[in-house]
This record gives sequence, structure tokens and C-alpha cells, in this order.
Amino acid sequence: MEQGDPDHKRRTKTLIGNLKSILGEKYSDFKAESIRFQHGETSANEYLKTARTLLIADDVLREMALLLPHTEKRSELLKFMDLGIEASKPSQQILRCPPSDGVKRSDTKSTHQSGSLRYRPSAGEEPTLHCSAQQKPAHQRGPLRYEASAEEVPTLDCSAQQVRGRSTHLPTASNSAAPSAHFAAPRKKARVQVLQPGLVLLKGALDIATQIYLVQEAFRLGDGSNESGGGFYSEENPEERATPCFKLNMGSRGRLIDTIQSFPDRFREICLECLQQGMAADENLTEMDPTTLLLNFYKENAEFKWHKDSEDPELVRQRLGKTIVSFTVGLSANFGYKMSFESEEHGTVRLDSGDVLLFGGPSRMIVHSVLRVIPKTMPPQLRGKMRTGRLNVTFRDVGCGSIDVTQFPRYRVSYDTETG
Ligand SMILES: O=C(O)CCC(=O)C(=O)O
Ligand SMILES: [Fe+2]
Repeated sequence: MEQGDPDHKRRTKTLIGNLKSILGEKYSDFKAESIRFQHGETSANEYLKTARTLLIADDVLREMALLLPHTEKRSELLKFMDLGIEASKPSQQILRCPPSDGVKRSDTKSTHQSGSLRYRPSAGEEPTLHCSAQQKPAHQRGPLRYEASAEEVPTLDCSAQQVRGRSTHLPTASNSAAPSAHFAAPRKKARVQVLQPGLVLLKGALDIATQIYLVQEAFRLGDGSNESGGGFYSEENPEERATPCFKLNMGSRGRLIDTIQSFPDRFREICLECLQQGMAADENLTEMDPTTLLLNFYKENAEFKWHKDSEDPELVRQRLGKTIVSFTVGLSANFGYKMSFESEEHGTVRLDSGDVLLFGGPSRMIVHSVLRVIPKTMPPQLRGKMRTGRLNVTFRDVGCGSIDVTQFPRYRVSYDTETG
């Protein structure tokens, strides 16, 4: 692709538009840095650092590198991204989930070893919201700053191929006992970000196979079309219409709350693996062993209002409790959090597919909200494997409490204090 050809022009225009929407006023600073790099006045490393500090996602960076007009500078930057990108990332604890079936395997080849030049690293690997915050240790930071613009981070290849209008159910796992084939691939690298004491993000902790497994099981168990009802969605075909209608039980969101026993054991295992990783990174996180599981499935642009997960009155009083573990699969979302309803400021973290968020200890009672499910952020590997939307799987340990189904869709737990 040469400079001046229509495709180059179109992509450059789109990229500039995207950068402007991501960076706002800072676009001109970034442009100046880009010119400096192209004139040899700054190194590829410095240039990438600046881009990361401005919260530009890796896929956007790569597109930017590919569109550079000077071949030499283009290869310099691309080479640096492929060979040295890890070095330019802020140093963080890098954790890898153990293989889920207990069998040790060698890691997959990294991008540069496999020889392929990926345009778009999968969403879970991308740093989005962390860069500006790295300058200080997490516990000294206030809410993250550039969140509003991060919402705009575009993906560059999200056209077409969506699952809309399917006339059949999405594929389901044939065996709820989690056949090991689902987990043949090693887990992806998870980068751990301690957002504040007790609030931990495992970036990209769930590999694609695990994400597909989770979504298939969620849709298998959450299907309310059958007689038993009670699922988070239904796929009716009223009067045998050609087009089935996919309905979520809460409008733009589907919700299901059930005991952990209603799900394959593998769900609990994955949750506990993530908890271990989180606890290794932040001692504020408390032990938990999930007793209940909650599925939320959001359509594009859907939201979830500000609330606390405060089912246990005693917990609310003491402001502590068992850690909550929360998975994201599918579309990305901006997740808002603050310490009290009254607080005017809040932090925002972007949750991409494969990310796991844990909140416990001093953050157990955070007031939180799904501010927006961001369209066009579906990882390509999930297209055709799940409906366009965001699946959230939340694990909670409510001890001896049991879910009060009469309160649905609220998550209420009754604690039978009577003995004998
Ligand atoms: O979807 C999410 O990430 C959060 C869901 C949630 O906060 C809840 O169900 O209580
Ligand atoms: Fe919640």
C-alpha cells in the first residue's frame, strides 16, 4: 500500500479521526511528537512511550505505524513494536495463569516469533487505561484521568460478520463437564493492575478458548425459551416467523442469578485461579469460594446503574467481605467506581474481553456502574461464536446466605439465622 493510494488515504483519514476522538486537545501534542519521530528527533521507544502515556491502544498504534509515509521510519517503528514492545510497557508483574487442566505446556510463540505481523493484538492484551496512572504506585493514585476518551478507543477492524439474524441457536457446549479440549490453548498473559487497594484488574486473564467456553455455557444455561423458563434470554419464533426474535429479560440487558452448583465445576475453578492471581498481587483481596453466580448479558450501549453489591447487612456495616470476581467476555465496557454514592468523582476502567476484575477488602463496597458497553469492540476470534454483546460473569461468596428469588432482578440474599 503506497502513500497516495485511495486505501492509504482512507485509512489515514480514519486513523486521524480516531486519534482526534481519543486524544481530544492532546492530539496536537501527539502530532508534534509524531513529526519529531519522523524527522529522527526522537526514538521509536520514546515515541511509543508517549503514545502509551496518551492511552493509545496497541491496535491503533500498529495501524499508525503501518501508515507512516516513510518506509524506513515505518519499519523502524513496526520492528520496535514487534520486538521491543514488551520492553516499552511499564514494568508490571506479569502473570500467566496455570494451564487449567494441570498439564504443563510450553507457551505459544509470541508475535515476532511466529513471524506474523498482526494488525490487531487481541483485545485482552491491549493496554488502554493504565498508562497515565503508572507514574505513581496504584495506592497513591486518584481516580484514573483520561477515561472519557478511552471510551472512544476505536477498533479498526470491526466491520461485518456479526451474528445478527441467526436463525438457529448459537453453538453450545455438548458437555457441561468442561471437556479438556476447551482448554487446549495456554492462557494468555495477564497483566495485573491494582487500581486501588482491593480493586484489581487482571488484564487478558481468560484466553479465547476459555471465553468461548464461558459464553457457550452461559447461553446453554441461560436459555429461557424452553419450558423451565428463567433464563436471561429467549429466542422465540412467534408464529413460526422466519426471523427468530432474541429477547433479553431486562430489555437491553439479560440477567440470571443462580447457585454455583447450577454451573459446571469449571466455572468455580476458573474463578479461583483468578482469585489466586489477584491475591498474589494485592494483599487486600480476601479469600472467597463462590456460592452464587450471576450472568449479565448486555447489548451494545447498554448500561447498569450505580449500585453496591451489598447483600449482607453485616458486610455493609463492616465495609469488608469476600472478594467479588467478575469476568468480561465480548464487547468492552467502561466500568465506573467510587467509594460512595455522594462522591462526585469516579474512576473508570475499561474492561475488555478476557479481563477479570476483582474487588474485595477496602474496595468490596465500592459503588460501581457499567457506564457503557462499547460498540464495535468484539474480538474477531469471538465473532460467530457469540452474539454481539457483553457477557459478564460475576462470582460472589455469600456464605450461608441463599438467593431470594422473589427479589429478582435484584440480587438479594436471605440469611437464615435460625439454628436447628
Ligand atoms: O457487568 C458488570 O461488569 C457488573 C455487573 C454488576 O455490577 C452486578 O451484576 O452487580
Ligand atoms: Fe454490582
